[in-house]
Amino acid sequence: MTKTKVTREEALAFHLEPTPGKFEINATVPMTTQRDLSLAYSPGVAVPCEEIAADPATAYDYTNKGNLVAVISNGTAVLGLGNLGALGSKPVMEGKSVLFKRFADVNSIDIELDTEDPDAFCQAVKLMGPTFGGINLEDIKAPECFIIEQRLKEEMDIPVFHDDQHGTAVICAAGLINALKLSGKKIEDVKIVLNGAGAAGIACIELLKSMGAKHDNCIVCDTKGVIYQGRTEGMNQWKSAHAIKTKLRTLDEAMKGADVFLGVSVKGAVTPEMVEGMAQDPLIFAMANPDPEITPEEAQAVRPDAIVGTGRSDYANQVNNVLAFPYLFRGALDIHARAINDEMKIACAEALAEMAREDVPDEVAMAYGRKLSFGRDYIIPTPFDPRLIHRIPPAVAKAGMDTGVSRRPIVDMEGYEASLKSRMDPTATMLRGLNARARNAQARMIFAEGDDPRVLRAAVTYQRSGLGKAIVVGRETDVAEKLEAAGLGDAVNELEVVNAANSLHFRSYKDFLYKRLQRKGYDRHDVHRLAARDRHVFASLMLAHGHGDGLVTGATRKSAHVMELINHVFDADADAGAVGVTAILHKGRVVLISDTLVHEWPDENDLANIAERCAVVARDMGLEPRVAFVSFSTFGYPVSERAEKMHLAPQVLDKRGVDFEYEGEMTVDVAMNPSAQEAYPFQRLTGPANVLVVPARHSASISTKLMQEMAGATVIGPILSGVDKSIQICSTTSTANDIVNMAVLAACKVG
Ligand SMILES: NC(=O)C1=CN([C@@H]2O[C@H](COP(=O)(O)OP(=O)(O)OC[C@H]3O[C@@H](n4cnc5c(N)ncnc54)[C@H](OP(=O)(O)O)[C@@H]3O)[C@@H](O)[C@H]2O)C=CC1
Ligand SMILES: CC(=O)C(=O)O
Ligand SMILES: [Mg+2]
Repeated sequence: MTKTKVTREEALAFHLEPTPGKFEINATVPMTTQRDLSLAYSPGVAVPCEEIAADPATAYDYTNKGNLVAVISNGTAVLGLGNLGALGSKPVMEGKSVLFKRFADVNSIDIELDTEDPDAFCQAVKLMGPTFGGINLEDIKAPECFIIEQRLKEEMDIPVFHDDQHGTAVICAAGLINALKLSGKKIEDVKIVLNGAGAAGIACIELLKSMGAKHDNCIVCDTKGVIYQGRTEGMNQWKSAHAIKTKLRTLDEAMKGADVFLGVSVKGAVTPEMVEGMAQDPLIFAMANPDPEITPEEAQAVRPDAIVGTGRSDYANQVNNVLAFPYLFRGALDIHARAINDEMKIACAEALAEMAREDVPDEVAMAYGRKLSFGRDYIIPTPFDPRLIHRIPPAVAKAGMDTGVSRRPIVDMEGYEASLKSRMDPTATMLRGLNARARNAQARMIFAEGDDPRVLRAAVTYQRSGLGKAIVVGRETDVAEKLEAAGLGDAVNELEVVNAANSLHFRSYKDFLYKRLQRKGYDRHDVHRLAARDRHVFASLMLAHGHGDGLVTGATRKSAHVMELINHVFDADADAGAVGVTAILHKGRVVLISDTLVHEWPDENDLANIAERCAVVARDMGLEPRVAFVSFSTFGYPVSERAEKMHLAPQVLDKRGVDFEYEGEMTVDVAMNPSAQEAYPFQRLTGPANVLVVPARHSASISTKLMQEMAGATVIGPILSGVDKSIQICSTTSTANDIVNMAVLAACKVG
C-alpha cells in the first residue's frame, strides 16, 4: 500500500474547518412550537424525571443514557506522544467520539480531566456515572491506568473499559489468530517479544496468555530492557507478573529467534538488525502511534517473509483499537451491560478474525483502492468494512448474555442484526425486505456475463447467501480461472456454468430465434452466430425457455447495446411498454425516477404509461406511489412548449382512472417538499412525491447521476419493468454488490 502523507497544515486545517473541532450535538426531537417546548422542557419533562426516580432502569427508555459513552482522559499518554496534559489530549478524545458515532452509531462526548491523581480522577468519573451508558478511558499512562480502571469497575454499574489496554489487546489478538493461520504456527509454541509494558502492552500479553500463549515463551521489555525475574529498576506489580527467568537483557537479544514482535512503545524502538534475526515468517505488529517502532518498508526490506501491521491507516494491516471499541460498546450498550468482560473481548477478537478470512465487499475495495483478500497484506478487516457493524456487536452481545452481565438480554438475535444494518443506513430496511422476498422465491438466476469477475463474485454471493441458484453463462475453464483469481476457487464446483457448447437446448434456442428474426434479415447462419457468440442473446434464450427464472446482465456493455440484443429474444422496447425505473436511496428516503432506460423522448401518452409502470415498481418495493410529473415549470408557469407534455400527462391519467396519486407538472422542490406544496392548495398529492416521471432520458440520467456523485446517494437500477420475463440490466460501473442487488430485484420480479 502506498503511504499517503498528511502534512501539518492539512491536519490543522482539518481541525479548524468548517468549525473548530470535530463534532457538534444535534437534537432528535422537534423544537419548533410552544407545544414542543412544553413537552421537552417544563412542564412535560417532569413526568420522565419522576418515572426514573421511581425506577432507575427507565433512564434507558426516557433519556439518551443507553446510547451515550464518555471518552475520558487526563492526557498522560496521548498516543505515543507522552504526557501532553488534559487539554492537549482533546483532539484525540474528540476523534474517538467521532469514531464511536461513525462506526457504531454510539453517541459519545469527550471529557478531559485535569488531574494526574488517580483518586481525584476516579472521584470525578464516578460522579458522572448516571449520565452515561458506558465509560471509555483513553490515553492514561501506566501504571495509574490499571488502578483507575480497576477501582471504577468495582464502583460503577456500567461498562468501564480502558481502550488502550483492552481495545488494543482485542485487535492484536484478532491479527495474531490470522497471522498464525497463515504461517502455520500455534499460539502455544510461538516465542513472543513485547516492547512496551504500559497500558497497551500489559493488556495485550495478558489476553494472549489467556488464549494459550505460554508464560515462558513471552519476553516483555520496557525502557530498561528485558523484564526478568529479580529486576528491581523501573518495576511495578503489573510488570512483575510477566517477569521470566532469563539471561537475556536487551530487546536486541530478546528478538533473536522470536516468532512475534508486538510494539506498543515508541517510534523507532526497533532496528532492521533486530528484525533480521527473527524466526521464519515473523509477525511484526509495530503499533506505536502515530509512528511505528519500525516501518513496514524497513522491516520487509530485511525480512520479505514478515507479516507486518501498524497502528496507522495508511499501511496494510492496520492493527488499531478503532476496530474494537465502537463495536464492543455497541454490543454492550444494547444488552444494557454492567461490564465488558474477557469473554466479550475474546468473542470480539474471534469475530474480527473470522471476518477477515471471508470474501470482501467491493465497497471496501473501493474505499481502499485495491482488492483485498485474506493473506499477508490483509489479516484483519479494514475500518470501513460495512459488515463490522452487524457482525461484531451481536458476537459481543451474545458473549455478554452468556456470561450474565446483561440487564436486558436480546431475545431476537436475527432482528438485532437486521436493526444494526439499518441503523447505519435507514434505506437498508427496504433492501432487507427485498432480500427476504428473494430468499423465499429461490429463483434460478442467470448471470449472463460469466467472463467478468464482478459478475462471478455476485453469482457466488447470490448462491452462498441462500438467495437462490446461480447459473453462469461462460466457458468452464475461464470461469474457473477467474474464480481462482478472485480468491473463490472453492466456488468452482458450486456454480452451474452454461454455454452454447454444453447446452442441451441449443438447437431449440436457435429455432426460436430464427422464427423471431427470419423476417428481419437474419438467415440461419446469422442466428447461429448470434446465439452461440453473444452471451446476452444466449442468456435471454435460456430465460425465454424457462431454463432460469431471472436474468442479470449489462455489467460489461452499455445498456443501450444490451437492450438491443435482448430485444432479439424479447419484446422489451418502448413500443412493447418496457420502462426503466431507477431507485435513489438517500438520507432515509427512497425516490423512483423514470424512464431511465427505454424511452428517449416520451410524449404525454408514453409518460402516462411510464407513471403506471412506476406505480407497479413502487408497490413491488413496498412504497405507496405518489407520482409527480416533473419539469422546470409548475402548473403552467413559466409557459414553455417543452413543458407542455408534462402538463398533459396527468390529464391522460385522469381519463384512464388509475388507482394511485399523481400530479403535475411541477418542479422537483414542489414535488418533494410539502411546504412548497402549500403554495398550491389545489394540488392532489397527500405528501412528498416518491416517484418522479421526468421529461426525457437525458434528464433522467442527469438527475440520477448528479444524486450519486454529489450527494453520495445509493442508486439501484435502472430496473427494467413491463417485460413479461424478469430481466435486470446493471451498469458497466456496477460493483459485485450492485449486481447482487439487481439479481435480488430480478428474483423478486420487481416491475
Ligand atoms: N495501535 C493501537 O491501537 C494502539 C497503540 N498504542 C500505542 O502504544 C504506545 C504505548 O501506549 P500506552 O501503553 O497507552 O502508554 P504507556 O505510557 O502506558 O506505556 C508505555 C510503555 O512503553 C514503554 N516504552 C517507552 N519507550 C520505550 C522504548 N524506547 N523502548 C521500550 N519501551 C518503551 C514504557 O516503558 P517504561 O515502563 O519503562 O516507562 C511503557 O512501559 C503508544 O505509542 C500508543 O500510541 C496504544 C494503544 C492502542
Ligand atoms: C490508537 C490509540 O488508542 C493510541 O495510539 O493510543
Ligand atoms: Mg489511545
